[in-house]
Amino acid sequence: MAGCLEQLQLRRDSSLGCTCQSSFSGECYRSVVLARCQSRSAKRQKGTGALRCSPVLAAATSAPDTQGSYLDQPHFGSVPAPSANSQPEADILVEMRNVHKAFGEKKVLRGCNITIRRGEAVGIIGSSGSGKSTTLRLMAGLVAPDWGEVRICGQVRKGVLGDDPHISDLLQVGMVFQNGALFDSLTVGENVGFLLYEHTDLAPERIQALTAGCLEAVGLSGVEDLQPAQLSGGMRKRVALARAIIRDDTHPALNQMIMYDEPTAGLDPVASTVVEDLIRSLHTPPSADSASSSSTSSSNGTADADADADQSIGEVPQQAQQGGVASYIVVTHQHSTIRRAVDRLIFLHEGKVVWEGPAEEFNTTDVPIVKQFRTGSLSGPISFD
Ligand SMILES: Nc1ncnc2c1ncn2[C@@H]1O[C@H](COP(=O)(O)OP(=O)(O)OP(=O)(O)O)[C@@H](O)[C@H]1O
Repeated sequence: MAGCLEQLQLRRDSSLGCTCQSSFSGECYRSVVLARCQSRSAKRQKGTGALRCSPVLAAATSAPDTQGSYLDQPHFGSVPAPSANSQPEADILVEMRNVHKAFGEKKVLRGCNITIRRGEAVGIIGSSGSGKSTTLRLMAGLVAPDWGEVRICGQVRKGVLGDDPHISDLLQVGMVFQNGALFDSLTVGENVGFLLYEHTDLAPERIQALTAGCLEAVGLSGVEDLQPAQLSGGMRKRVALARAIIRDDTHPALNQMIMYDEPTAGLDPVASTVVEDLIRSLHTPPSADSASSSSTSSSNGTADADADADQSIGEVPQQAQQGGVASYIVVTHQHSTIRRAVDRLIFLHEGKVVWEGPAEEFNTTDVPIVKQFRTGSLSGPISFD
């Protein structure tokens, strides 16, 4: 049973344009192939890559325990929270309403409310184990809440990704995991094109062209035939970004959202800058002057800064811009990522949002928990066991 669930998870993850394994042994890769064969009877949603699967996770029926939260109400920064009622509902891409999630006895989320709107660049911060990655996985549909709702473009998602194909048609989610999660047994090109090879009928030549465009966008032209093991850590991150933005240009999704889990973890400061600026540039709206995008990169020093790359960062390929990366979410501990890559911050603590506000207020706010996190002080609301 566990094996089946793992295979199901892998299938789901591959439909997101990502995988949950950093590398695959031959046996593990065979299990993916086996899962693929077993799923042949499943209906495929061309263009979205979504598979119709039987629900495996049901919402708990008992009311959640709401004890033990640090703050009953979140603190907000100087501008109204984007979740304020005055803003149009139609702009909301993802919403978590009173979400609770536990793993066994471990209560990770205890009534989490988050709203992500079209066009937003949002950072999620908080101490280790506070549930940031779990929040991302809930929003992406990799796990289901025990209690509460995850809404995609106003529609309640039932179960997890693939249980509700209609939801997958509303929002295409690209996921970049902490470790890059590349298939070590595939080439870089096969990794980037994986979603399209697996879930569309596009001709290989077309997929190769789309792959080349996405690699160019992350400044890695011409590395298609390399193995992931031949890449540096920074290059692997950028290949993971390329994989997250690839899409079937014959079926552009209405909205695209990218979720990054610790995209700069383990990178040197210069490589971090490259990735942070890439995250920004991939989000550039299609209508924006492409020249300004290039000059922004240059003024940030991006083109010259990457210790890994000989090439400058390319233009965002047209296929990545169709529909556009409507919004993105970054889970991070890095101050530079907060500074460079996001506009709004959400602070998670003890399973709830305890502060949210503009990213620039991270450095100035006197809210004790944010201040402690910023300074790394041992005294404050965050305790360590
Ligand atoms: N699939 C799972 N099974 C069991 N426990 C889990 C699972 N996923 C997460 N957890 C637990 O949930 C808690 C929160 O994990 P999560 O990865 O969301 O935290 P985080 O805030 O992202 O941490 P970090 O900053 O260290 O990456 C941790 O105690 C973790 O062990």
